[in-house]
This record gives sequence, C-alpha cells and structure tokens, in this order.
Amino acid sequence: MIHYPGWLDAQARLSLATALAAALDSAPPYTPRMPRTGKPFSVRMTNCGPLGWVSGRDGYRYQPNHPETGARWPAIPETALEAWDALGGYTAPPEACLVNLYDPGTRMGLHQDRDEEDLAAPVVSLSLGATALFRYGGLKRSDPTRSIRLASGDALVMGGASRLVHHGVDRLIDEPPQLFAGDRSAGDGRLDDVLRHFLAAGGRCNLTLRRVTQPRDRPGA
Ligand SMILES: O=C(O)CCC(=O)C(=O)O
Ligand SMILES: [Fe+2]
Repeated sequence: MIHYPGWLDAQARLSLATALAAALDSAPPYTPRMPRTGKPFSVRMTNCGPLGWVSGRDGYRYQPNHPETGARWPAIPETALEAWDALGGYTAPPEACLVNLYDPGTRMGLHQDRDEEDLAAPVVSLSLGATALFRYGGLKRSDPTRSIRLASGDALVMGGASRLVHHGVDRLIDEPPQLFAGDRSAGDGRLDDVLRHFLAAGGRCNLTLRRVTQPRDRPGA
C-alpha cells in the first residue's frame, strides 16, 4: 500500500472536482443498502466508467447503469485516468470509478475490495475535501490495524500484497476544509454548486479506480 500525500496539486484538484461535478449531474449520488438487511450506508455513492459498483438487498455487483436512473455511468474524469496511468502500474485501463460522498459524521466500516474479477490490478484512490482517518489492517479481519490521514489531493494505491487488505474510514477530521487551497478564486465560481457546497460544508469525496474484468488482449499475449 502506497500513500502519495498531495498527489493532486491545486489545479489538478480543481480539474477533478469540475469533471466530477458534471458527472454527479448525470449520475446523482444515491444511498446504497447492505445486502440482506437493507440497512442504508451512511455514505452516498455513484460511479463513473463503463461499470459501477452497486450494493443492494440482493448483494454487491458491478453493473453498467445507475440503479435508480437506469442511465449509463458517465466517463471517468481525465485527471483520475492520469492518476491510474501514473500510479497503477497496470497495462489495462480502469473500468469503474466508485465515487463515495462522506458527509461529516459518516464512516465506512472495515472491508476488503474483492468484487473485482481481476485482482492483479491495483485499486487507486483519490480524495478531495475533508481529511479522513483511514484505517487499514491485514488480509484477515482480525489482523492489527493502523490509521493514516487521507487529505484532499492524496492518492493511495492498494496493489500487490496490499490489494486485499481490510480498510475503512473511521471518521472525517473536523477542521476547516482545505478545498482548493491557494486557488480560492479559481475554486469559486467555476465549480458546480452542489459539489462546492458539499465540500465547503466539510464533506469528503473519495474516488476509487478499479479494473473489474480480466483484460483479454494483453500486449504480446
Ligand atoms: O473513502 C475511502 O478512502 C475508501 C473508500 C473505500 O474503501 C471503497 O470505496 O471501497
Ligand atoms: Fe474499499
């Protein structure tokens, strides 16, 4: 597991947020439910890319369309694809970009990302907005855990031996959001209101880029 603090500079954070705002317009965040119990997640979600991760009473799965609108997911933001290319170390492009929206006070329990058929590919995570206390452990749920802070612009790669480690978000750190620090003027105005207000109100947005299917045509294969 590799943490890249400040991987996205202010301009890249703004480009990502701008693309994301447009994506949220076409794929509105929804409240997923736990399999079986139907208990709502505290985090809201949506996706970009040919496939999106969804959770409902009938289980977890990847699907090409939004569970509520039925529309195809929007394209993965360019800034996120660049991060995958730079950090993923993987030949095939990502197929899913799960977008998690954390309001202050929300969390994500310890889990593994294991619904992908292709576990050779890493998961590349990008964060915007409030800093999160991110917890990670080992391959067994009972393994000891540690926590790190994921701030706006940070990237985290879970690949190789760390691909299946348990992880989650304990809470957001309650401190004034950094947003697009250093570019307040650029950050205001151009950015879609809904996302801007969400981040300004102490919200956090996390993107995870994932390869879902096995690439069929590996170069040289
Ligand atoms: O929000 C994060 O930093 C982690 C998100 C996550 O683990 C997931 O979407 O599977
Ligand atoms: Fe995860």
